Amino acid sequence: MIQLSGLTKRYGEKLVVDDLTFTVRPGLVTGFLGPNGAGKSTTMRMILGLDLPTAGTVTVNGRPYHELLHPLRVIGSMLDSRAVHPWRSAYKHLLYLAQSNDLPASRVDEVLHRVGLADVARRRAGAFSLGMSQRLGLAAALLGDPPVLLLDEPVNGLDPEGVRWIRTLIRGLAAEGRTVLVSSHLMSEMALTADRLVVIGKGRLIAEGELGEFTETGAAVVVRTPDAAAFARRLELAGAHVRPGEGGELLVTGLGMPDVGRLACAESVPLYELATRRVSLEEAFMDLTRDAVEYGAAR
Ligand SMILES: Nc1ncnc2c1ncn2[C@@H]1O[C@H](COP(=O)(O)OP(=O)(O)OP(=O)(O)O)[C@@H](O)[C@H]1O
Repeated sequence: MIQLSGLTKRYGEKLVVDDLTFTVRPGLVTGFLGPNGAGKSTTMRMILGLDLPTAGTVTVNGRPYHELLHPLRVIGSMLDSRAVHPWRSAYKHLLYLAQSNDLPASRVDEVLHRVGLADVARRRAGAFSLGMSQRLGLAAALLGDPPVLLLDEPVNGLDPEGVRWIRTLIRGLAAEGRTVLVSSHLMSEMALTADRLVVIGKGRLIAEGELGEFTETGAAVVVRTPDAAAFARRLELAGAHVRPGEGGELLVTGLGMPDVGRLACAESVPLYELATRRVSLEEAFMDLTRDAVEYGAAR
């Protein structure tokens, strides 16, 4: 479990992480989302003790990172998979990490097999493709068989086969009961990978909840009628928010489908279509972070 409480980071005048409080629970994949510069990497660095908070606390399985005697046995992380000594072999890289955390050399072979790098283990890490580097980064994260995993943009730049492989691995790690926090820009990817989402913008918590809650809160009623303009005005008078959709359809929020149907009936408005549409995670994310992005662009 990872617990953040009032976590805050300021660089000079700039407030980069602003009073973040949330809990990342075991047995689930938690997606950590936010527009560029939202503060995701800074938050992850504070969880790992690489940056000191200006205020607030963060614990990993009940302890601050710096109190962990063998950190790799508690939390495995991948922040930058290219951050390896380029002339060291994959095997030597992992062996060095294992020895620094009192782990047996046998763990190196185990994780190399798990990530599919056993055949290239003696090749120097600097010659690895991006996909192989990501696998090596994951091997390092898994070395101590940790109950908690922290992965910063693990699918960035990977081909579809690599993306699918990492998605399966991440879901498997959560199914084993581990706590998994994964940051990503790819909403479509998070829709397939995460169970819960934490969304931040400008360093602040914007929303937190189960994946389905994000799309349900954004559900709209789709109305297709030849009297669109007049019916839109009537819906607005009834308290709905109406925006145009594709091909002249109306997208209605603030009123449920039965209310829209009753209103159409009372006004004798012919309906060609009346349906509920769940918005995609991408749309829900854009809605949630619109203010944070606009603020960023205006600065
Ligand atoms: N060491 C630093 N000194 C000053 N400012 C920093 C430092 N590290 C990060 N920042 C600033 O903090 C803000 C948040 O950065 P961070 O990398 O945490 O965001 P992010 O959500 O991970 O963004 P991205 O998705 O683009 O990686 C950015 O405006 C960045 O410029």
